[in-house]
Amino acid sequence: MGPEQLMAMQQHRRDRRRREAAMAPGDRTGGESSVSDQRVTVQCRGLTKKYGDHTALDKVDLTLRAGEFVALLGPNGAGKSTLIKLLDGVIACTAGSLRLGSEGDAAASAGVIHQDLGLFDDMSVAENLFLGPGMSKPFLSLSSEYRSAEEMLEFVGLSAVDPRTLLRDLSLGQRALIATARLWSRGAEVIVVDEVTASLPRAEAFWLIEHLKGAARKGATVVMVTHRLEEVVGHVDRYVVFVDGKVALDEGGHVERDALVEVMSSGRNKALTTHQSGGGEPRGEVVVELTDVSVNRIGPLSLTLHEGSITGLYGSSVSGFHDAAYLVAGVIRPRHGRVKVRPGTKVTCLPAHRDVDGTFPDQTVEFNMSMGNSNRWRRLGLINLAKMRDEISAAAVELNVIPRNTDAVITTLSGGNQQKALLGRVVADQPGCVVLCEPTRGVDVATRREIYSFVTKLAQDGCAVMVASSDMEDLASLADRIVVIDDDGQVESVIDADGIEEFCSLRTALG
Ligand SMILES: Nc1ncnc2c1ncn2[C@@H]1O[C@H](COP(=O)(O)OP(=O)(O)OP(=O)(O)O)[C@@H](O)[C@H]1O
Repeated sequence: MGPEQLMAMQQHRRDRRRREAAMAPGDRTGGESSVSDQRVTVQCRGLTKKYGDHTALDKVDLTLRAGEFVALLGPNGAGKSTLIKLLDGVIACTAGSLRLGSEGDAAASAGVIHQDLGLFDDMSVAENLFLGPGMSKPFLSLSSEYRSAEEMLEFVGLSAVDPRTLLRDLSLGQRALIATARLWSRGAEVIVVDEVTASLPRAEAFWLIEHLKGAARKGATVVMVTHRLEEVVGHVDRYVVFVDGKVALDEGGHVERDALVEVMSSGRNKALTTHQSGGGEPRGEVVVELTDVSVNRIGPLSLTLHEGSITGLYGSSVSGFHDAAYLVAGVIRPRHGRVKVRPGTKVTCLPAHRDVDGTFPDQTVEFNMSMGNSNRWRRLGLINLAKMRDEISAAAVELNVIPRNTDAVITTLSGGNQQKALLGRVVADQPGCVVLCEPTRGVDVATRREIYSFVTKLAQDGCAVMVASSDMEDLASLADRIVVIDDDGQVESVIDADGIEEFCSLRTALG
């Protein structure tokens, strides 16, 4: 770390101590005292953001304070990411104001942790904490920097971690805390954790949430964005729900999950369509057959997928179970064994990580939905563009992709709507087998229901479906049977229809 950076950090710490000294002791610990007299860190007044004609944030008034642990919730497209980008300074507002810090006091700053965390796996914890502009020499020998690292680790409850540990040796939850500590060390008093728990196993997500709460108790404003309501209900101090760019609910204390769902689903269809499992062995014709296949950690694995049935695939984060799904889809080839697909059958796949593997980010919704399906509209070597556009638009309507304009660049859609558009691509050419990895990752409760209805209908129409998911609600709502992959990549068990409910409740309870 360079001297300038070190001095800036020391100044920042002095400022923070001065502010902390001005707080009542109970405020700092977040104990019994109210947060209402704590320092204001975010103040939005009539905050409005328009994209062209579309109003993403509409006259939002919101005040956040030091020490608060806030859940920022809302359906896909509600405006959460827009608020985060404004906090982060990535975009400017169209009207109103956003102030970080209170009037008459030093400005606060905000930082955002996204799913990719923005850290370096091959560097040590200390390097990750202090890496940045101004770092001019190796600092591992400098005791002051080690002390700083230890202080930062303590802030996020990781005092037991040695600053020299390589980042890759930490769990995902621990890494997220390093990202939190890194922001705090740079002076960010408002720390936004944006859907970071989406890729964590349940138990680790809860562990992380408790540690983030601890960081809030030490003075940070921690804002957590998630679509998994069970993660935040009963764990945060305050619930702020956005719907259509407005604050639809802002409440401290305890709020029931159903009440949150009610607010978030306002005006949307709440009927839950769940798949009726047939029971027993799947009866439809075999569409894909895996015989003793193995790749990476997976195998040997033998499995058949049948017309009209939904096979669930589950495993822990270390099992590599998505690879089994990618084998079925033909996305990866087996090292050993054989994958046999019924002649003439098209197999398509929705990858687990939409951002990295799924979308063509600079392209339109239409491009993203049609990609890989052009044969469907090709006659005598020419693509019938008019037909393609009509069918893509119709599919977008069926999947309720918002906005309806398929000429929009896909990354301007909210996460859930991007997911639905990709689902549209996967089914555009009427495949005989569809492999869906984490189909509801990052989608809101109402969109989740829409996706369940859509997948159920797909199977009812005869498609062989595989749902590879770490989300128990996906498996409980959709699967006819669940193939469970153990941590060594082997089939641990096959849960039939009668055992699914018990299996999913048990796994949910175990975390
Ligand atoms: N760059 C952009 N251009 C046009 N419209 C945009 C742009 N970015 C976002 N929008 C629109 O603004 C609205 C709010 O989007 P935003 O991404 O803030 O929602 P969100 O609540 O974060 O959703 P999700 O939970 O799905 O991530 C959506 O209708 C979205 O389509």
